[in-house]
Amino acid sequence: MKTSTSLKEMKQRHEAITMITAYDYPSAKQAENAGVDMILVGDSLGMVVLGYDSTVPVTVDDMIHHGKAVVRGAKQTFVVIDMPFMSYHISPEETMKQAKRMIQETGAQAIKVEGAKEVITTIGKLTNAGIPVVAHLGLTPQSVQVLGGYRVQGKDKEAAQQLIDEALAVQASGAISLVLECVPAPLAKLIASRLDIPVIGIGAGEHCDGQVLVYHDVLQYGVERVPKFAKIYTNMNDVVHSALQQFVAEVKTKQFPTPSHSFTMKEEVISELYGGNTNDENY
Ligand SMILES: Nc1nc(=O)c2c([nH]1)NC[C@@H]1CN(c3ccc(C(=O)N[C@@H](CCC(=O)O)C(=O)O)cc3)CN21
Ligand SMILES: CC(C)C(=O)C(=O)O
Ligand SMILES: [Mg+2]
Repeated sequence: MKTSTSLKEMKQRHEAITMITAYDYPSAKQAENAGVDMILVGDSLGMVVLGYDSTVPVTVDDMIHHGKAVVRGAKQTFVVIDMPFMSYHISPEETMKQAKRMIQETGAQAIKVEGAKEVITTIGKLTNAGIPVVAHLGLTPQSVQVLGGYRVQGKDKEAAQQLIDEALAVQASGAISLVLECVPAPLAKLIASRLDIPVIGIGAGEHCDGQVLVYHDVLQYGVERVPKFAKIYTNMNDVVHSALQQFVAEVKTKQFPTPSHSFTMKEEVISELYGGNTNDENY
C-alpha cells in the first residue's frame, strides 16, 4: 500500500505515478492486479456508470456506495475518493461531517476536492483532523456550468498565473497531491516543478509526476466518445456487444444451454416423478 510519503518519494526519484478510476468491485480488483499505484473513486461515476450528463447530480451516498465496493476489491491499493458536488461548500460543519462519513464508511485512504479559493481552509481543517486531501485544479467538472463547458484551462497569462498560485496554495494548506486536469502541458510542467507534492495529470501532458485516466475511457467500455486526452487501449464495447449478441442468438436457436451447462438427477427419481409412466411424451 502506497502512502502519501511513498508517493512523494516516487516524485523525488522521478518514478511516474499511475492512477486510474474504479467504481465497483471488479474494476477495483482489475486495477489493483494491474499494479496501479492509486485508485480514484471519481465522481465521474455519475457520468460513466450512472448515466447522468454531468457530475453535478452525484451525492455523498452514491460515492459511499461505490467507494465501499472499490475498497473491498482493492485492499492493498491507495484509494482516493471524490467529495461530490456541494458536499464541501455548505458549512465547515457539514464538510467535516460528510468527509468523516466518506472515510469511515468506505475505508478510503484520502478524499479529493475541486478548486482552490473556497476550499483552502477546508483542506487545512481536514488535514488537521487526520484526513489526507488530494486537490484538483484546472478543469474542475463540478463547476462545468460556471466554466462554460469542458474546456482547457489556464491558456492565457492571467489564468495560468492564477493556477500556479492556486497550486502553491493547496500545497501550503496540506494537500498530499494535486490532480491537474485539462491544462496546457508547459503550464503543468511548470507547476509540477514548483511543487513538492506529486502532480497527477489528466490532459496535462507528459511532465506531470503521474497520470490518471477514467477506467471506462481506457477500455472504451460503455462510453461512446472519450475526451481528446484519453488513450483507448482496448475496445470493450465491441467485445461485450459481440458476446451478448451471441448469447441472444444461441438461446433463440437452442444452441444454449447444452447438457454441459445443465444438471441431471437419478433416472429412478425422474421415473417416480412421472408416476412410473415412462411412456409420457415429455419423459
Ligand atoms: N468518460 C469520462 N472521462 C473523463 O475524463 C471525465 C468524465 N467522463 N466525466 C467527468 C470529467 C469530465 N471530463 C471531461 C469531459 C469532456 C472533455 C472534453 O470534451 N474536452 C474537449 C476539449 C475541449 C477544448 O479543446 O477546450 C475534447 O475534445 O476532448 C474534457 C474533460 C473529464 N472527466
Ligand atoms: C477525472 C478525474 C480526475 C476525476 O476527478 C473523476 O474521475 O471524477
Ligand atoms: Mg472527479
